[in-house]
Amino acid sequence: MQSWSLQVYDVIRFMDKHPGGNEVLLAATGKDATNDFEDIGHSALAGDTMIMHCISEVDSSTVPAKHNSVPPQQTYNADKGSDFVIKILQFLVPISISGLAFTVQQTLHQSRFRHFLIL
Ligand code: HEM
Repeated sequence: MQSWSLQVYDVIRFMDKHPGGNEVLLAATGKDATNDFEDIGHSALAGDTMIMHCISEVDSSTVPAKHNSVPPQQTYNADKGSDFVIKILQFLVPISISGLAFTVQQTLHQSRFRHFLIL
């Protein structure tokens, strides 16, 4: 079987800076990502940036061509109702506080306490 040398890149610190987003990088981890990288038609700048993240080299015969691992599945969130309640509260709480402040202001405006303060 023919083998060649593959550069290994640690992209953990580059994930959030990658102009193509972190999901495509994640999808290309743990395998030979040469075709993924070249299919995009990355610029020379991308090639230069890449060098900074190179940490090692491995023999290609030891690397799977495709992902062998199954990414963790997101757990089903059965409590969708509480999201709805939180969204409603995000509107209701500020409106209630504004209403309360307005009522207090009006009450003070009409009360004798206010006249006492002015005099
Ligand atoms: C360390 C490895 C990588 C580096 C340093 C890198 C760097 C970059 C840079 C600088 C750009 C901006 C466009 C350009 O200058 O070419 C870019 C765009 C992009 N990259 Fe990467 N990249 C890496 C790996 C990958 C891989 C493995 C994939 C795909 C699986 C990928 C997919 C993309 C995509 C989809 C875009 C957006 C292209 C567009 O909007 O036209 N990149 N990358």
